[in-house]
Amino acid sequence: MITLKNVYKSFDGNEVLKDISTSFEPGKTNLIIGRSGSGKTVLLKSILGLFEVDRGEIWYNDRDFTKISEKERKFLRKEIGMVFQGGALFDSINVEGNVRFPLDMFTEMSSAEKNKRVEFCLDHVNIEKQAFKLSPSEISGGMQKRVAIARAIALNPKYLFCDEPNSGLDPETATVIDKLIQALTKEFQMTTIINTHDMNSVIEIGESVLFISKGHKEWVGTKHEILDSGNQKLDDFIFANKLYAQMKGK
Ligand SMILES: Nc1ncnc2c1ncn2[C@@H]1O[C@H](COP(=O)(O)OP(=O)(O)OP(=O)(O)O)[C@@H](O)[C@H]1O
Repeated sequence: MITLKNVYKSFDGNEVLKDISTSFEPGKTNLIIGRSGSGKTVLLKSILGLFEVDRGEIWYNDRDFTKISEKERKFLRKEIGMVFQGGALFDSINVEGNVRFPLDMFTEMSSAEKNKRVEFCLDHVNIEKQAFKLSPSEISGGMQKRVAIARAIALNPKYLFCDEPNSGLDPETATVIDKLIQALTKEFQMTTIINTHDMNSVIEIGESVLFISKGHKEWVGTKHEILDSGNQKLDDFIFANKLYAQMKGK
C-alpha cells in the first residue's frame, strides 16, 4: 500500500500538486489520469522520490519516504520496479541482458540463479526463448514493452510504476500490455501505479482510478463508476473522446 497525505509540490512558485491525499492498494492496478499538464508525471516522480515534495507525507506501507534516510531510500528503491514511457531498453545489450541488468546491479546471485530468474521473468511476459539473444531494435514495439516489464519485475518488486506503458502501441497490443500488467500485479500482489491518457486502459483495467486536474485530486473511483461520477471536470475529460460520449448518450 502507498498512501499520500496532503502532498504539495511547486516549481518556482508554480504550484503543480495541491494537497493530494490518496492511497494505492496492493494487488490492484491503480491508474492516474488527467489532461496533459495536470501533474500526473510530477505526482509519479514525487512518489518515486525523484522530486522532493514541498509538504506532505508519502508512505510505503509503514515507511514515510519523505522522512527516511538516504540509506533507507536506497533499500526501498530495490523494492520498486519501473516501466518507463517508451520502454527505455538498452539497445546495446540483448533481450536477456536487459532483464539481467538489475540482477547484476543489485544482487549477489550466482550466474545460474540469474539465468533462472531471467528465464522466469521473460516466460511470465510470454517472450519465447528464440528472442532472448535478439537486440531490442530487432523486436516489435509490443515485445519491447513486454521485455521492459520483465526487467521491471526482475527484482521481485513490491511496487510497480508504469509511465504511459502502452504509448505508441496499436489498441489491440495496448490491451495485451494492460492485461499483462494487471495479471502480474495480482500474481505478485504488487502495488501498481500507472500513468495513462488512454481511456481504453481505464475501461480495461481501471480497478482504481485517480483523476487529477490542475494538480488537484478531483475524483477517485473504479471503472464501473467513472461514467456516472457526477464530476463535471471528469465528464469533460472523458467525453472529449467521442466513443465514450456515445456510450453515455451525449
Ligand atoms: N522539472 C520541472 N520544472 C518546472 N516545471 C515542471 C517540471 N516538471 C513539470 N513541470 C510543470 O508541472 C506541470 C505538470 O506537468 P506534468 O509533466 O506532471 O503533466 P502531465 O499531467 O504528466 O502531462 P502529460 O500527460 O502531457 O505528460 C506542467 O505545468 C509542467 O510544466
